[in-house]
Formats: sequence, structure tokens, C-alpha cells
Amino acid sequence: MKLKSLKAQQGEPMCWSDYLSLPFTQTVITETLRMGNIIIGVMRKAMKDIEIKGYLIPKGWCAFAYFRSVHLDENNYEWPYQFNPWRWQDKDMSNSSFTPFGGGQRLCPGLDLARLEASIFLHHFVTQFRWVAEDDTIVNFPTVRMKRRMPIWVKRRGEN
Ligand code: HEM
Repeated sequence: MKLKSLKAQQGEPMCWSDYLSLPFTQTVITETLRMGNIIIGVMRKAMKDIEIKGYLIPKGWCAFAYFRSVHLDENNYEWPYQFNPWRWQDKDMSNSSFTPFGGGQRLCPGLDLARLEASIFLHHFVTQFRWVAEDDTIVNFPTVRMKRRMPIWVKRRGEN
């Protein structure tokens, strides 16, 4: 809100440095990506026999890297089912326990765009609207989703 009113006073539109000046928004997006598991995992085919942590994956077999089980594992995240953006304030997200955009050669090329779009959405949503979510339950397996599809009442700020 502070940034929005400052920009309105100066009569300037938002720019890239404004986006970078909102680190908490980034932690909210990162935590949402961790818990939301929009892409639940990726398929890979073994091109040769390969051993990973004592398990042999024979040539030709397909393996599914299940992001959800990594992102919600208490060995990687304390209280993994708690939405806690603050956990990212001192945590490095460039590690193999955080892969919402995949990794390696097939790393999502749209990751910065996706994060930017989410920030723009959040900015307008928080500064221009109010909302009340109805009761709902998160179902975490096999994919993360809301039992009642998350009914939510949205109103523009200032409307009754
Ligand atoms: C929250 C939003 C997004 C998520 C969670 C996401 C996730 C992913 C993941 C996990 C992969 C890797 C697939 C694999 O390894 O098999 C991927 C690949 C890809 N993504 Fe995204 N993505 C998002 C947004 C976007 C956007 C906005 C674009 C483009 C505008 C994009 C374009 C691509 C493309 C072209 C690939 C294939 C890369 C390759 O195979 O070399 N994604 N994405």
C-alpha cells in the first residue's frame, strides 16, 4: 500500500526496481509454490542403468520425481504443512529440496515471468480488493487441491 501511494503521489508507474524492493512478496510466492505444488513432479526415462542412493533404475525405466513429497517433507522443512513465508527470509531456495520449476537442463524458462505475474496479481489483489474465504480443507494427496474448490467472496475496496 505504501509503495502504491508513493507511486501515485509521484505519478509514476511501477517499475522493475519496485518489484525487486518487495522481498516479502517473494517469500509469499516461494512458500505458495512450495505448498501448492502446481506441477506435482516430472517424468524421466533412464537412458542407461543408473543407481541413485542405493536404488537401481534399469535402462528404459521411467521414474517420476514427485515434488510434493520433497516440498512437504519434515526433513527438509520444519512444520511442512504450515504456510510460513518467513521461513524463506534466511533460507536459500537454490537447492534440490525446492524444485517447483524443475531443474537441470529442463529448468522452466518461464520461472521469472511466472513469479513476476504472481507479484503483479498479488499487488492488485491486496491493494484494490478485500476478500473472505469460506471454510475449506486442503487435500494434499495425490495432488494438492481444495476439497470445496476454495469458494471466496471478493469485493473491490470501497464498495459495500
Ligand atoms: C507457476 C508457474 C510455473 C510452474 C510451476 C512451472 C513449472 C515447470 C516445470 C516443473 C518444468 C519442468 C518440466 C520437466 O522437467 O519435465 C517446466 C518447464 C517449462 N516451462 Fe514452466 N512453469 C511455470 C510457468 C511457466 C511460464 C510462465 C512459461 C512461459 C511463459 C513456462 C514455460 C516452460 C517451458 C517452455 C518448459 C519446457 C522447458 C524444457 O523442456 O526445456 N513455464 N515448467
